Parts: sequence; structure tokens; C-alpha cells
Amino acid sequence: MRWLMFTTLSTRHLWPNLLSKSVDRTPLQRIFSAKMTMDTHWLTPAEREQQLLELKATGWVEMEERDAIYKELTFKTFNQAFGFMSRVALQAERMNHHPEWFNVYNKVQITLTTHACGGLSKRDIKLAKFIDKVALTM
Ligand SMILES: C[C@H](O)[C@H](O)[C@H]1CNC2=NC(N)=NC(=O)C2=N1
Repeated sequence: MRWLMFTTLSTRHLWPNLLSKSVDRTPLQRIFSAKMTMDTHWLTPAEREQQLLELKATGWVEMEERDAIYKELTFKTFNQAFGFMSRVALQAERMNHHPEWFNVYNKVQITLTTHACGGLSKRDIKLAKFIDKVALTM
């Protein structure tokens, strides 16, 4: 019975945290989850080598002056370039990960890097692959 009382009391504390994203976290929980979020995006040297090999095959290059990847895409028209950018923009917003890019008429120049870690991360790889997928459909 004592055990039952304990579980009832303790789950009452746990459920809101498990079920609702809007429940305020303690400062310690906030620090812990922020660290987890960043750590899960680091690339190991082996992952980095493999992923860069794949992306270089589709036209991405490593920048010399910073830890970032770069690609230039050319479309037939401005409409196509802008349509492509719109689709990438929606995905970037969903990922909360945004490209640095520049567009003139039918050309789009894209740089991907992760500001939070000052270099390439899994998020850049994921976005680069999405960009390649969308470009193929334009
Ligand atoms: C506060 C917000 O989560 C950050 O500024 C996000 C937004 N978009 C981002 N985009 C990129 N490329 N790198 C980031 O570190 C990043 N961080």
C-alpha cells in the first residue's frame, strides 16, 4: 500500500513532463536537453568522411576558408530557382536549420554550416541531401 501511494504520487509528478512539451522545465533540465540536442548533431570523423564523399559526388565542395559546404545550382528560369528555394525554405524552417544563400535570376549559391557548433554537422548533411532531392524534381 505504501508502494502504491508512492507510485501514485510520483507518477503525478512525471506525467505532465512526459506528455506535454509546454510544461516548464527546470533550469537544469533546460541545460541538459540543450546539450543533448547539440551533441546528437556532431559528426564523427568517419561519418564526416563518408558523408562528404557522397555529397562531393553530387557537386558539393568543402569551403577552404571555413568549415562549410557549398553548391551552385542553375535552373532554366527564375521561377524554377525561386520555386526550389521556397521548398528548401519550408524544410529549413521545419528543421530549424537555415542555409546561407544567394540568388540571381536562375542561379542559387548555397552554403551550409551549423552556427551553433561553428562547423559542419549532421543537420547540414541532412539539408544538403534534401536540397539534392528537390533539385532533381525541378
Ligand atoms: C535559435 C535557433 O535555434 C538557431 O539560431 C538555429 C536557427 N537556424 C540555424 N541554422 C544554421 N545553419 N545553424 C544554426 O546553428 C542554426 N540555429
